[in-house]
Amino acid sequence: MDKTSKADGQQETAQSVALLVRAMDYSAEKHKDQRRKNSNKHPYINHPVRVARRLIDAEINDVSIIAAALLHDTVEDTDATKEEIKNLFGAEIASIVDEVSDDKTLPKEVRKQLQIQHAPSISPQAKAIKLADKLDNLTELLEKTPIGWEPERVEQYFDWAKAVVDGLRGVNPALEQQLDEVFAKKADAARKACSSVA
Ligand SMILES: Nc1nc2c(ncn2[C@@H]2O[C@H](COP(=O)(O)OP(=O)(O)O)[C@@H](OP(=O)(O)OP(=O)(O)O)[C@H]2O)c(=O)[nH]1
Repeated sequence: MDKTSKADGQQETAQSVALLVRAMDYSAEKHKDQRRKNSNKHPYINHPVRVARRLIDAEINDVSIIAAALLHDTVEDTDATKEEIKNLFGAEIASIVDEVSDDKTLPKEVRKQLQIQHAPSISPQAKAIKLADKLDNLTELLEKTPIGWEPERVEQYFDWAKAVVDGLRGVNPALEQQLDEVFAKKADAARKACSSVA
């Protein structure tokens, strides 16, 4: 590698690191007063960071995807706006974040139905983030039930998430395999619960 291309590579790496740290900082600030819903009440920021880590583990290293994963709940769940994300992080990242954001002004049933409907037609980048997001929520749900959720709500969430995931398939076999393992564990737990009642 000649000196110029080495220097270009180092500059590109520095820019990528800076972008990711800025995205992490922005997301942490926006989510700073939020907690996860289960009894651990872990800081909400743990979730977007884990979603980003799940993508990395699945060998998805694209900087825009990882930055959008860190930001994926800011527009949906905080006062962040699509315009602010665009100004701070650029049009590509803003567009991915927009694709993975529910419109919270819509009734919940409509939002849930739209996720199933839109899943097959969103971009591959957005599909990867949604797969990692669902993997993280379902893994957490297998381990701990959010406060106030009856078993029926957990079942409904799994059924709905499976329908969304089925529409997202085809972008990353590793994430899909992990999701299939989670669905299999859930089915196994349901079978065991049935047989202990019978
Ligand atoms: N499993 C789990 N989920 C938790 C926890 N704390 C917060 N959540 C969030 O709860 C949402 C799912 O709850 P719902 O009642 O179905 O949805 P809602 O918040 O959008 O109304 C997910 O949001 P989301 O990111 O919008 O995901 P999704 O609804 O698009 O899947 C998930 O991230 C927790 O402790 N465990």
